[in-house]
Amino acid sequence: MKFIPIGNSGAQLIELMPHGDRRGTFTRTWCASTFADHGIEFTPVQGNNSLTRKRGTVRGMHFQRAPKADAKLVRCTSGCIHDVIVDIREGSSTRGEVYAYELSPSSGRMLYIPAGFAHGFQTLADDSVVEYLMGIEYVAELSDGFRHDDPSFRIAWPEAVSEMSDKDAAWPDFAGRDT
Ligand SMILES: Cc1cn([C@H]2C[C@H](O)[C@@H](COP(=O)(O)OP(=O)(O)O[C@H]3O[C@H](C)C(=O)[C@H](O)[C@H]3O)O2)c(=O)[nH]c1=O
Repeated sequence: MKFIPIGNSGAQLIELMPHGDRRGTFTRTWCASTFADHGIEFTPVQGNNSLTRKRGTVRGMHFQRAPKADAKLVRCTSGCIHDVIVDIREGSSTRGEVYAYELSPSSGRMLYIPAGFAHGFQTLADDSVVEYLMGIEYVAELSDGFRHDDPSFRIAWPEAVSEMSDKDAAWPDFAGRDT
């Protein structure tokens, strides 16, 4: 794996390094010691898989409020997504910064998202699958979010939104909220 820090945000792009032979490939997608060697203290406690049927769907933006802010390692294993993270940590030098990357099996990369970021994505292909490892368990009561078009962040989405949950369409403006 090759680690590419994203500025001084603490987020990192991780390029996978498949070992190929005539049978196909073998790729390591997680390694505690290698991650620690690159400054990432992350202990997965939950794994998630999401299948999104329709191209153009947006899931997010989501985060868990303290004390259960969630770090996650995100990988697209089928189709393609435009993955977006926003630093919403109080006092962070990159608070309010938006970072976006295309993730897909062919891009060969995944994204490490530190606790204190909001995360969302738009699918760029039908039947896109996203696998995540979470550094903290899901706590519904602390699950929070903001709209994809929240005026505080002006996130640029590559396509018109084709689908989103009612919950994601209804988040209040982020500005002025206690998160
Ligand atoms: C996140 C989560 C959800 N759920 C249940 C709650 C709902 O009954 C159902 C769907 O949840 P939701 O609509 O929040 O799923 P997404 O919209 O894909 O949410 C995810 O999308 C963005 C992009 C993320 O980064 C988070 O991983 C996560 O918030 O799964 C669970 O049981 N465990 C979980 O960890």
